[in-house]
Amino acid sequence: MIAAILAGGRSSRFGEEKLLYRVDGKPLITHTIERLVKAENIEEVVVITFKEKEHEFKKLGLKILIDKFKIGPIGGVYTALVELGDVFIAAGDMPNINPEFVDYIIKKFHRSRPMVCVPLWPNGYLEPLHAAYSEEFLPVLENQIKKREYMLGKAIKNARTCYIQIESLPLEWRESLFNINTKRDLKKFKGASRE
Ligand SMILES: Nc1nc2c(ncn2[C@@H]2O[C@H](COP(=O)(O)OP(=O)(O)OP(=O)(O)O)[C@@H](O)[C@H]2O)c(=O)[nH]1
Repeated sequence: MIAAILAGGRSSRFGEEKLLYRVDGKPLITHTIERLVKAENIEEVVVITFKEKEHEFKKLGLKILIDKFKIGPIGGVYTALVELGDVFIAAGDMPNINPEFVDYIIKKFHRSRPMVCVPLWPNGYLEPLHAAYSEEFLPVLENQIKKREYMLGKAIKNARTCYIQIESLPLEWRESLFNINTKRDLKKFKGASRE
């Protein structure tokens, strides 16, 4: 399966493009990519961003796809499904992404053939930027985008979805879902990477 990394955000909480911010000598997104490519079920990683950011992300040496909308992650997922078919979606700001957990999600996706296979927290919160998607999900997305409803979670809840209960997974896999929003979050990442 191809993995598509979403890289079209505004990084407003971070204050500058967080995915290109250098941590331990390399851009944050490179940490995510290096871990993602270790997943056995990932054959290629592509980056989905906006035209104006294409130049910067091209330096990573990966295929770049231009987001068809500017409406948030739902537009990035739509673009990935149209261009790539079935896909694993990851946020670029998840530097602890765990290749074993990614493989687990993809295997579950292939076994049960849902539209989406997504981690779910006990409080109902989803992790849609760490999930496997089928192109069969496209009509659901189109329908919602047409109505200008841009909540990805809402589309997932209207789909044939396989939920992965996070509380029943190995504790160390939860780190995979950690993401960087602010500069303070960087301290947590650096702390983890020194262990
Ligand atoms: N392709 C694409 N990626 C997006 C879009 N919006 C967010 N992302 C990416 O999705 C991931 C999670 O984004 P967030 O941290 O929730 O949002 P953000 O806009 O980057 O940051 P804030 O402005 O602080 O909310 C990041 O890797 C973003 O680059 C979008 O419209 N298109």
